[in-house]
Amino acid sequence: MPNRCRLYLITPPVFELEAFSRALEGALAGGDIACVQLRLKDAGDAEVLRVGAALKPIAHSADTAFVLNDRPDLAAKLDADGVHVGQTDARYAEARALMGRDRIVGVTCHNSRDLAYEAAEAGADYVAFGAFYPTGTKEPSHWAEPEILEIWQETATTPCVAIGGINVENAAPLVHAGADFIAVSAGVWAHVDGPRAAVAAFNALFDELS
Ligand SMILES: Cc1ncc(COP(=O)(O)OP(=O)(O)O)c(N)n1
Ligand SMILES: Cc1nc(C(=O)O)sc1CCOP(=O)(O)O
Ligand SMILES: [Mg+2]
Repeated sequence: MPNRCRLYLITPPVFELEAFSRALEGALAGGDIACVQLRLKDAGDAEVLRVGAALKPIAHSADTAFVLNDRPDLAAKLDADGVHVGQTDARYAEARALMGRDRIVGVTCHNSRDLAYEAAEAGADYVAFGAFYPTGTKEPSHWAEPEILEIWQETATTPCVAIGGINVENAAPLVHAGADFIAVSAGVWAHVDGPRAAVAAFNALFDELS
């Protein structure tokens, strides 16, 4: 029996801290969230550190891990629980050296099993595949099919994350295919009934399918 799928929540790329802190509290009140990733694409280092220092305790108050995107150096400074690195960010080995063995290091692997096996063998805590669906959050450079999750589950033990355009309505095939985590940004923050309802709906779906 595979593990129950869990939600991996990604912040919007731009937000106002005070209002977003309340939105994050609302999302966390909606149900289980394994991890919150701070993904600010156009902020300077000082701003990332300021926002990270404010959001980390909010995530921790719900027993949710706090992960920083792109920057293992800032993640270490923030004492974050982990960092997510893409193929054009810091290399995995550099991220691991900065974060230490006890923190989470996740790696983008697009639609490539070879990249994923390489990351897993190097010691990554999870590999991320995507994008599975069109998304307005960023312009995806690669497209993945659910089959990559099935093959990954049959051939590897490192957890896998599915990302890209996922919402409550289109997540089921990815859960069926074996995603350990469903990573979502707009599907939570732009949900018609608000973030709390979105998180509750994702959790109901995971309960139903796992
Ligand atoms: C969980 C997760 N998976 C993939 C990504 C994408 O990372 P990357 O390819 O480095 O692109 P940016 O997010 O940095 O634009 C991610 N952030 N999180
Ligand atoms: C940050 C990111 N990385 C992707 C990839 O394919 O690697 S897709 C994506 C956007 C995730 O946001 P949303 O849930 O709003 O689509
Ligand atoms: Mg990146």
